[in-house]
Amino acid sequence: MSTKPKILVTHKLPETVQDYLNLHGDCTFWNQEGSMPRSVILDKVSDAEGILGGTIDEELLSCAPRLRVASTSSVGYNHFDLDAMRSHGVIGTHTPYVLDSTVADLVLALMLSAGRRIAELDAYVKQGKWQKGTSGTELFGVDVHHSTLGIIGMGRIGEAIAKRAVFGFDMNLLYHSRRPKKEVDERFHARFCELDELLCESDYIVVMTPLTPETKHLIGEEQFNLMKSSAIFINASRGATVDEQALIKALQQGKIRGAGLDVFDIEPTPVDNPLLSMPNVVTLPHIGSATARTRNDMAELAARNLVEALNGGQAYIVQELKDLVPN
Ligand SMILES: NC(=O)c1ccc[n+]([C@@H]2O[C@H](COP(=O)([O-])OP(=O)(O)OC[C@H]3O[C@@H](n4cnc5c(N)ncnc54)[C@H](O)[C@@H]3O)[C@@H](O)[C@H]2O)c1
Ligand SMILES: O=C(O)[C@H](O)CO
Repeated sequence: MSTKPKILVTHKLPETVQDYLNLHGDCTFWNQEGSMPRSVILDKVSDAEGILGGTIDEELLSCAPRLRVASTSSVGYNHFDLDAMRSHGVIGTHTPYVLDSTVADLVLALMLSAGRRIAELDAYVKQGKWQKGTSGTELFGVDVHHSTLGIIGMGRIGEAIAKRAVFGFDMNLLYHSRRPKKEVDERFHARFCELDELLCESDYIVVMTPLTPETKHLIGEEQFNLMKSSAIFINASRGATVDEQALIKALQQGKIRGAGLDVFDIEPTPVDNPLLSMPNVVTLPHIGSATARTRNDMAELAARNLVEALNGGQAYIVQELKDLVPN
């Protein structure tokens, strides 16, 4: 009988990562597209000590008496019910750092696309609307360079965005976070400010906080009312950090100029979401970290975290559950 810990993996992993997990665990993999159906997870998790997969909630935990570690292949872990994990003594791990640059690249792409109307005007050309005699003013956008960027949530990804914006595009930087960061102020000539001030003064506003009870609907009607009517709003954090109905209203009423969104309240977002028919809104299907290299790095790190945490080694344990690990 195998003495290796039983591990359940609920979505497809690269072969090399499966090989690594097979060395360290007695593994059940899911090799189809999408993720293992919930009913199968609830059945198969009954004897697992480690799980590499998505949502961890009370229902799953009560089916998993032997579970010790839950690993997610993402930096965000709002799909972990932290209270339930704590009460079941289950540690959670995640994948910080390895995706910072890839997500920051995408945020800049959203800023450029929404500001300079790339997606909208690509459609304009392809639909034959570009004709002789247009003055061109109707094609004007908002400059990225030398504009003021306000980043809400100056963490790992926030800093990677700051680097691109300040050194690549000469942007002026404001930020709001849980605390000011002297190194950010110095490196990027940035200024920490309260949320309201950031909203009033920024040309581009990027939300990059985790989704927590405090950040749920951090940006709502009151906050959109403070923004410049020329502001471009970007969300690549989680859909629920923003009140989506308030965003729709702000765009419909011209309170802001445009938006770039990688995340939505409901994902996949329904096709009748009014945001999808607004030409001044760029929408993406939650692809912040979606490059082959970065997703591979994330999968490797998620697997390593799981093995290390099961063996009492070094892993990226989520902040809120670090105290569950014996010193
Ligand atoms: N779109 C995507 O594909 C994608 C990819 C990666 C990460 N994300 C999201 O981005 C988030 C941030 O990732 P990170 O690695 O930069 O995390 P991080 O923990 O390094 O940074 C988050 C920052 O937000 C700040 N913050 C937290 N609560 C706040 C509040 N109430 N008000 C103001 N600031 C607050 C923190 O102080 C911290 O500086 C993830 O949690 C995830 O939800 C999305
Ligand atoms: O939190 C993350 O890492 C992303 O949203 C998933 O790729």
